[in-house]
Amino acid sequence: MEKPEVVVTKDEGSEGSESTETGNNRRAAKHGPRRIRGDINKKKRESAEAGSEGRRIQVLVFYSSLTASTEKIARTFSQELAASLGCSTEKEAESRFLAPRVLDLAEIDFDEYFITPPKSESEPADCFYLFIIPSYNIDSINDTFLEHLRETHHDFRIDTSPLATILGYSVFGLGDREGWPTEEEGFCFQAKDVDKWMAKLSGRKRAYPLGMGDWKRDGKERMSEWTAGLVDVLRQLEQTGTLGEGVPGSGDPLESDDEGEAEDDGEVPDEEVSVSKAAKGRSSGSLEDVEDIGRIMEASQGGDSGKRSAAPLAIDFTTEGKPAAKKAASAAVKEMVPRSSPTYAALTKQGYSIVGSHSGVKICRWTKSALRGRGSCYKFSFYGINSHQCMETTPSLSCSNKCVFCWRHGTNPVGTTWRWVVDPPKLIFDGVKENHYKKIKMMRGVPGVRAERFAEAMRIRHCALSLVGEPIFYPHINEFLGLLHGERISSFLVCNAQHPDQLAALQHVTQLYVSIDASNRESLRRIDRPLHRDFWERFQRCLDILRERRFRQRTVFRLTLVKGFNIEDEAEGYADLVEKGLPCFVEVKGVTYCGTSTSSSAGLTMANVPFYQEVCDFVVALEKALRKRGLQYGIAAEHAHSCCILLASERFRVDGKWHTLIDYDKFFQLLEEKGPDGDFGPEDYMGPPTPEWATWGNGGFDPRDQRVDKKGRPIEAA
Ligand SMILES: Cc1cc2nc3c(=O)[nH]c(=O)nc-3n(C[C@H](O)[C@H](O)[C@H](O)COP(=O)(O)O)c2cc1C
Ligand code: SF4
Repeated sequence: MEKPEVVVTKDEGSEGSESTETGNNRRAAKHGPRRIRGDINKKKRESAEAGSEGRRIQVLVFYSSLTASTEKIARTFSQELAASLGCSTEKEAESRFLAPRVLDLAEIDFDEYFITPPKSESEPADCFYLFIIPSYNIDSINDTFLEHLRETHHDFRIDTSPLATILGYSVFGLGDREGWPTEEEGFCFQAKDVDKWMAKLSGRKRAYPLGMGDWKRDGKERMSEWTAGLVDVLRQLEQTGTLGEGVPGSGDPLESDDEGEAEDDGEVPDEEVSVSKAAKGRSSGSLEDVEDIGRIMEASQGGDSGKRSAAPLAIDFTTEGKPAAKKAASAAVKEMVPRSSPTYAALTKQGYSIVGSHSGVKICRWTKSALRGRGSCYKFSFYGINSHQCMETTPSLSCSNKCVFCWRHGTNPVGTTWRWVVDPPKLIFDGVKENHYKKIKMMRGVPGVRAERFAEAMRIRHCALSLVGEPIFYPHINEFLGLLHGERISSFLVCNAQHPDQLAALQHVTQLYVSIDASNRESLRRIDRPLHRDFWERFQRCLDILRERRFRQRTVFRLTLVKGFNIEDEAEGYADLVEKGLPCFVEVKGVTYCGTSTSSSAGLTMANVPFYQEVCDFVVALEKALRKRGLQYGIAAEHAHSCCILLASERFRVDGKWHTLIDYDKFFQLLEEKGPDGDFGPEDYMGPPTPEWATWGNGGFDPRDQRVDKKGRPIEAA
């Protein structure tokens, strides 16, 4: 059967296994591109079939080059891509892919490729555009090319997204970090522009994040990551005909920010706005989640390891003493969050993926922010967590408190007794990972996502067990932790100080948090609104356990300050609690207002959110109160951006320097050597000194990242 092939008539012969357009008249570029007709070449391909199944895919690799290095790089890249896809010239007859074409931007007619994609005369091949673009701060073909893209987008006679029929695109930028060390100073600025304009012209078909590198430094490494990611995307295209979720035109665009229509920007994601935007559009996403659960459940029923407990455990948490596990009649035991329940619908609408019947996972805003190089959460500054490699999850969506500032009460189930079906840890572990990766992949087409961080994000390294609900409520929490640690994923577990028996039975975690939401009984009752009658006694007992465990677990008090509830005159009371529990660290954070009707009904408004200065004043007062009691604590670090300050025990000050970072490799090594109940403590995996920029007085914003305001405009770090 006759098969078309997109080719371009050439001045020079092709080299290697790919057809290549080389430039020999770059001077012409200054006066606009030279017109060379694109055409469709008919070529034999025996095994091809008609219809979308048999449609060929033509990868076009566009490049520009002043000093010739990019030309070579583009050709080598193209050969490697052809080898990975099995479509070099000799093999292309057997492949769905045609051999990639390498095209010099200085030689082609832009109208042939950038007003509409090249068309074939008979059977069409769909195009996939790749760009390898160096940047120059002097006039070059890049300027002409960018001008063409801009004009095309704004030409009222042409559709604003005339390239929407391409399968996808991706850009790799080359630059020189010696002369242009940072992006703000112009590193790869033209690649960023091409990426932005192509998003507009293609109707946001960014198939893989923008990659950037300096060939003299990290260029090869960055490019091989980018290439590996592209091969995955192209394979997916070949198999499914789509780019996957998150990329408009091919799947679910829920996590994609609007590329916008504003003049020359469009990349204006506001983290808060994007959260609500995403939430708004999530109705279709929740359907996806529902289907997932179905798959996970089916899979779980297939194998032993994933099987649910035939007779679920009923565990009474209301009274202290050893948890009494007894078999209940399976017919009587319900799922905590059944798929048909309003709770399920409400949680999935908010972006949670429900795994099994009582666990949840959600990609947090800091993970998204870090993927775009716009800052990580305070745990990066304090403990060295990479936010883009962090998974936020919980094995129990249910909780025994109804805290006034909880983001989710009203939607998440509450109870003092585990009276639901218990899912096995493996089912939860596999399900949360699958859903986390799925959500990360959905970020692929989001403007500003960095190829390097995207590639790193495909390896979870940290798990924040803090989403919503109470993780130690889950009867198999230790087994679940074992699965995390087995894959060298660190655990940051936050509990609500209401389950002393479970706390006492907890094995090693990387960092163990207890929420300390008030300094006295009445205040705790008002803020946490606990379901347990003996909440204060439970709270006190948890503090005793933390004290006993302080040389075994890396313990942290987490204080959430709510103006009008728990700040005023409470520094002395908190100091008493610190004296009782002697935690390794005290994290103090201003409450984040979430504006739910429940928080409003609890009397919470924006007026309850403290200013950063008020948090600072409180911390200074707390430190003073601790010193007055002879307790050796100091203010170690801050993250002004998230209104969070860290007090640390002098145990973590070595030679006058705070060491709040964690040596994760050492933690896993100790765990492997000594076991989950092993005899080792926080000092044994204490990391290097806290970076200067994160210490008290320096703001805590990672200097590698770029802070942006609500409209995405760069701002100076505090
Ligand atoms: C005149 C000139 C201007 C440059 N301007 C920039 C720049 O603004 N930003 C940047 O990241 N790199 C800049 N570079 C570095 C080039 O983008 C980089 O060296 C690239 O790999 C060159 O590719 P080529 O050899 O294909 O032209 C510049 C290089 C030259 C020679
Ligand atoms: S620690 Fe929490 S806030 Fe930070 S990246 Fe992980 S989930 Fe997000």
